[in-house]
Amino acid sequence: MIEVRELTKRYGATTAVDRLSFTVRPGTVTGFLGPNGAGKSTTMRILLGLDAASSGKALVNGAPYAALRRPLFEVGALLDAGAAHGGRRALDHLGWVARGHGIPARRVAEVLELVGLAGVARKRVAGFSLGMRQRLGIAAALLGDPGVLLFDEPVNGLDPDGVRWIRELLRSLAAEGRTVLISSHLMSEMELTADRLVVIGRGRLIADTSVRELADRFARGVRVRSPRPDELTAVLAAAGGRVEAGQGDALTVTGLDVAEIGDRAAAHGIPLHEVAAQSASLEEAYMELTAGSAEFGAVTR
Ligand SMILES: Nc1ncnc2c1ncn2[C@@H]1O[C@H](COP(=O)(O)OP(=O)(O)OP(=O)(O)O)[C@@H](O)[C@H]1O
Repeated sequence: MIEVRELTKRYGATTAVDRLSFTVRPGTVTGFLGPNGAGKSTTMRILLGLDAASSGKALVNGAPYAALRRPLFEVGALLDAGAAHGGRRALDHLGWVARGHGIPARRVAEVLELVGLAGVARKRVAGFSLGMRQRLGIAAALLGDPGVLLFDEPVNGLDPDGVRWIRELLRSLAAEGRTVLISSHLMSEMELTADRLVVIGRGRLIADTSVRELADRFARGVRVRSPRPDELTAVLAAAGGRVEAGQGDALTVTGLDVAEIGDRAAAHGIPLHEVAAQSASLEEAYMELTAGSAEFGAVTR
């Protein structure tokens, strides 16, 4: 479990994180979203004890990072895929981290297998692609088999296969009951991976929601086409729906869902040629939510 409470971080005149509160629960993949400069990395660094809060709390399993007795076994992190020394072999890099924490060599082999790097375990990291470095960073995060995982932009630089792989890995880690927080500035990456979303802008909380709730919140009614639009309008209005002219010969209905519309039309023998729920894409929803909070957004007059 991750708990952020009234967290504030100032760098001189810049408030990077501003009284931010949210909770990330076990068993879910939570996307941590916000435009560039929103404060995602700062929040993650504070959670990992790499930076100090100006005020407020950032807790992993109920304690600040510094108070965790065996941090590597409680929280695993991927912050910077470039962190491994290029001259080292993958196996040696992980072996070095493992030995420092009393983790057996067997576990090193296990995590290399898990991230698909077993075949290049003896190759030097300098020759690794960005995707391979991401995998190595994830292997290091998993060494202590921690219940909490924090990945900063894990999809960065991955090819489509790598993106699919990481999605499945994150989902399976959450399905095992772990708490998984992944940051991104792209909704498109999150909507297929995350169950929940914590959206921030300029250091402040904008939304803390499930992906489903966000989609529902930005629902745009149901598009309906029928050769008998006037009768249909009367029937749907009588059932509590609001019917407006849509594009072309379509109607846009709000207040009734697809099933209710279909049932009412059937009950009156009115043929339907189309019934489709319309919603803004999550990308549009995200743009709307974060409009005005991008650090380097276009200036409009
Ligand atoms: N060490 C630092 N010193 C001064 N300002 C900083 C420092 N670290 C971050 N900031 C500022 O704090 C704000 C939040 O930055 P942060 O890196 O946390 O955002 P982010 O959401 O991770 O963005 P990105 O998606 O670009 O990585 C930015 O305005 C940034 O310039």
